[in-house]
Amino acid sequence: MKESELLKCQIQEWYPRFRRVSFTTNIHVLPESFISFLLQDGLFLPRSSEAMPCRTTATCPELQAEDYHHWKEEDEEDDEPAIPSFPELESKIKASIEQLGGSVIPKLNWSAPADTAWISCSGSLKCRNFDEISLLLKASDTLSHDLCHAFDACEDKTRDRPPVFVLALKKWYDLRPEMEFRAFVRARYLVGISQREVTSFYPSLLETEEYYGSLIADFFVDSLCEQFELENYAFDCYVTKDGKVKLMDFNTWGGSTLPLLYSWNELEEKHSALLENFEENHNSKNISSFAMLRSCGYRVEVRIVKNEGLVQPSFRANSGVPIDLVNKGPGSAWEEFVQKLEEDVGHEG
Ligand SMILES: Nc1ncnc2c1ncn2[C@@H]1O[C@H](COP(=O)(O)OP(=O)(O)OP(=O)(O)O)[C@@H](O)[C@H]1O
Repeated sequence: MKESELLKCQIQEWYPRFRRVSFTTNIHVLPESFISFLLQDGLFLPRSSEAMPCRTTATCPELQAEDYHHWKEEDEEDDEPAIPSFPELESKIKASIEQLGGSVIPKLNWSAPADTAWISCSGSLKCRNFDEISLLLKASDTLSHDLCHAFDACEDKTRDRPPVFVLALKKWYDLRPEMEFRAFVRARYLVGISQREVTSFYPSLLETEEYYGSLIADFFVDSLCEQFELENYAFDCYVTKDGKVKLMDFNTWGGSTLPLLYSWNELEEKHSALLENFEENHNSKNISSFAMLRSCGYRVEVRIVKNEGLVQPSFRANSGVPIDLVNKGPGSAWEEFVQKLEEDVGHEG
């Protein structure tokens, strides 16, 4: 993956040209002070924050008013970190949310804070105000990757971060996860399509995968193939009830993009074998574009989870649990625990 490819996959780069075929999105450039706030250690909310329901005055009769006020005062004595405020950004975001119908899903240049849905009151990425957005952005490990490590996997790495960070607010829709797909494009040929949410089995896809594959292939030919600059990439899309395909996102070929139900090697091989096999089997020559291949009857493979037993573990399984549970490296709590256990067993023996 090259830096230029990663930069082209930023939402502020592609959205203005593909807005007709995407979900409505407003894009705001983020001030550097807000980026510093996101990068600061710790997760804290201003007292006025509307990200969580407020603590109400106790209604329990056993709890004497006196006790309650005593505890409250103690609470308020706690050291509260200095919390910056961003009134100008906040008012822009407020207006933007209203204009988008009252609910949005936030995302930075490349990623949504999908690993933090568990922290929000709704259990989803649906946000109705600036505080909810700040909470999700600040708590997200995925976004720390966007902020600090996005270029680490670039073979020609010269930078640590993009020139600007943006906050994209996408109008919220109640999407059906089985209608989301990731499509893989190699040298401008669509080589495979995968169910996007691979942690579940959706029986309805068993009958319809070919139909969806054909809708997505037509969408690729009509709206992306010649219009998007990159030769190699993946795109995420959504098929609506009336059979329209909506572009959700462009991702790099490789890097941090997950190949889902394929492996990258397999996708490379599929591309190498594509023209050769097709020309042999169909007795046709000089296929020079995916559109031509398609007009000769080529069908793109759509991979889906075919039964309950084949669902994949969630790549977010490590989010939402204490770091001590996940980190097993040297000096970790796990290592300490195992050492202690070994010592105890040694003493007993
Ligand atoms: N407009 C929307 N309304 C409701 N949910 C949405 C919307 N857009 C995206 N989502 C949900 O949020 C998820 C993540 O969205 P998106 O693809 O924009 O983020 P991402 O970080 O780029 O994901 P990935 O890294 O997997 O490509 C989607 O899979 C979808 O379920």
